[in-house]
Amino acid sequence: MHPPGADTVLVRHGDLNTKSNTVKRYMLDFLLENLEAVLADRSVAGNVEGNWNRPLIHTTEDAVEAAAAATADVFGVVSTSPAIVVEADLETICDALAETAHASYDGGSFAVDATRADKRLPFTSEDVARQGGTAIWEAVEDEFDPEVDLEDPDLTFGVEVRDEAAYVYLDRLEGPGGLPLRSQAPMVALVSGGIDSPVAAYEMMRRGSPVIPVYVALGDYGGPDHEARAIETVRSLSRYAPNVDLSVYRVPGGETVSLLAETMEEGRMLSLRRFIYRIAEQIAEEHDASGIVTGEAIGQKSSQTAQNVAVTSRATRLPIHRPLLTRDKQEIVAQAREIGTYRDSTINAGCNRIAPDRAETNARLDRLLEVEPDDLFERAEAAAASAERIEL
Ligand SMILES: Nc1ncnc2c1ncn2[C@@H]1O[C@H](COP(=O)(O)OP(=O)(O)OP(=O)(O)O)[C@@H](O)[C@H]1O
Repeated sequence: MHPPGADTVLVRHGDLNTKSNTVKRYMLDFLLENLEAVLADRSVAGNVEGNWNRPLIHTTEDAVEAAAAATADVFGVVSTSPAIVVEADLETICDALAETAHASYDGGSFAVDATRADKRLPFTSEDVARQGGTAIWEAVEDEFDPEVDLEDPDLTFGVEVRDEAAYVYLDRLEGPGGLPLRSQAPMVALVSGGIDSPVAAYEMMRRGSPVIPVYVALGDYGGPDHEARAIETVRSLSRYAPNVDLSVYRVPGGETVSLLAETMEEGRMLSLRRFIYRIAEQIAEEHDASGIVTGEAIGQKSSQTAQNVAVTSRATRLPIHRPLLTRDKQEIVAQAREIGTYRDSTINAGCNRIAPDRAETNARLDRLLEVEPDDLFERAEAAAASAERIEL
């Protein structure tokens, strides 16, 4: 919902404000470009104005809701509001609130949520809340029996007063927060198409790192559906990163996977993980990427016990980032649904067969090295070299 005539989106960012001015300038430039990119990608008309604390999207009333929704998907954005812009003057603000109430209030309780950024103004946020509340009341009392409820109102009238103008709005769409995409170095994201890895890739992008998605094809142990769901989850992620190339590296791993399944029993999942990490490292080197991202969570699977993670991590010199490390599965599933990757992740791909009946949970590197193929890493390097890149 928006006030009548709203043609502007107020964009709020969070972590950017904890930065020095130099860093904030650097990050803000990325944020503004990313706001423009998401509007263009979703064919929503709007011009971005790069204000220091509150970037604005200038659009039309017809497009204002779509512009607020699109920009609320941009990393670094805490929230957006479709708003009308009025002079930062108490009387004008009260008139705007009265007009908004006429158009939008439909009975029930209301509140005014007012903030004032410029302390030099001759009125306080309490003045705005009190006098604005009265203006709303008077605007609707002939038709309704209004009630003020500051705790849990049915309708909240938002007012943000800044030095250049005041903004009046009704809705606040929550954004992902974090930092603008591309403000951190790129990372390779290992995407298996399961529920977890797309969420992990999303989380890393949320902190500013563009990801280079890598999928290792498992041959007879994976199949076309397994591959398709990995690609589809990345496609779903691409709506959050329209100006980043998310083409997926598809690495042929089938032969090595078969070898591991035929020659190893308990530790095969760990050697497979080491094979996959080494592939990621190779691709990371080509892109000067600074780390590897996985969807692992401590204890979620036997291959992810604390001891096993310690052993598998030794396959690469790059840091392995596990944004979901301490999360419960239910939380991850809820986030996958929210960001739109869950459905693709749950296509039945029949890919569990590689797991042995009795899995290792307490690995030791020396014991694993005795039983895994000596040329595991050479195989990984060769596989990475013959990867193909799949455009979305
Ligand atoms: N075939 C693969 N290609 C790319 N990365 C993979 C592959 N298999 C596993 N990984 C990476 O290793 C992590 C742990 O592997 P695991 O076997 O638990 O994955 P999964 O359950 O198939 O998928 P997810 O962890 O995405 O739910 C994954 O989160 C992913 O980052």
